Amino acid sequence: MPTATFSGIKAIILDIEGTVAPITFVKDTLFPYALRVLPDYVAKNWSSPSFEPTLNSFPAEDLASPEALVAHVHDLTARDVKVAYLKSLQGTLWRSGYESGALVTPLYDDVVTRIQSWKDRGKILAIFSSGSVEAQKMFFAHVGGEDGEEQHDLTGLFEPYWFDTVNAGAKFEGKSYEKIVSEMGVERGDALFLSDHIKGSCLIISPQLWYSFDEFKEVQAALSAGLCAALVIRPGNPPQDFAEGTVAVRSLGEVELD
Ligand SMILES: CSCCC(=O)C(=O)COP(=O)(O)O
Repeated sequence: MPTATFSGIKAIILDIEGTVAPITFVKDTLFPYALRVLPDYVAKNWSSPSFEPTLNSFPAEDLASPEALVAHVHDLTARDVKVAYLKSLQGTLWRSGYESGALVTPLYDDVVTRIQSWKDRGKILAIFSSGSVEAQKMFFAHVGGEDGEEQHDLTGLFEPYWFDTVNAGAKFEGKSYEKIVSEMGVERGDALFLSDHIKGSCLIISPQLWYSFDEFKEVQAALSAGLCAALVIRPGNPPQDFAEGTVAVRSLGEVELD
């Protein structure tokens, strides 16, 4: 795949899953970890004031009992529903795993060198993920080293620009990208969004009401807002039905900024 060259880029906004880390880490490690610790966490915190805001963000009918909530979270996770209240709970559940060393983030080999070089060149870096901001920060604070032992905290590369669907909006809506670049203080055309995701599956309108869409498009949403954008194709990512002319790369090393 040829290198993709972008001119005049001042800010790079990165998606997480399938872009900087394998989808399998999220689906086969993070999600099962959350489900493993969930029943115990819910039982211990059911009446805790600190858990109340999280609980109250779930639909009332799923809060009939701790068991009902656990069943609802299993169902959402199985369907990989990227709804904010699930993402917030997952972030809370992953904390013990990162702190104990059970969870270590496996970034693709090309990622650290490339984003560090962009930072060294004065580019502003940001994350925009469906994962909650809390989860994003833990994810980048516990990056595995090449020797498999040492861990690195990369959060400083992105401070203070962490965006999720709560503080920025839906990833398939152009206005979310407009909000992000405005907060980053750059012009739309001076920002580059990199994501594995052109196609998605569902959108929640309210906790009680679901609408499904066959397609929503992150890369195209960013382009529609006037940003530069490229699709990142990693091994194991689902095939993307991308429009002719979409810029695609197989690694961040193929993204050239001049
Ligand atoms: C550390 S965030 C965990 C990943 C996650 O929960 C997720 O849904 C990834 O979504 P993305 O928008 O980054 O593809």
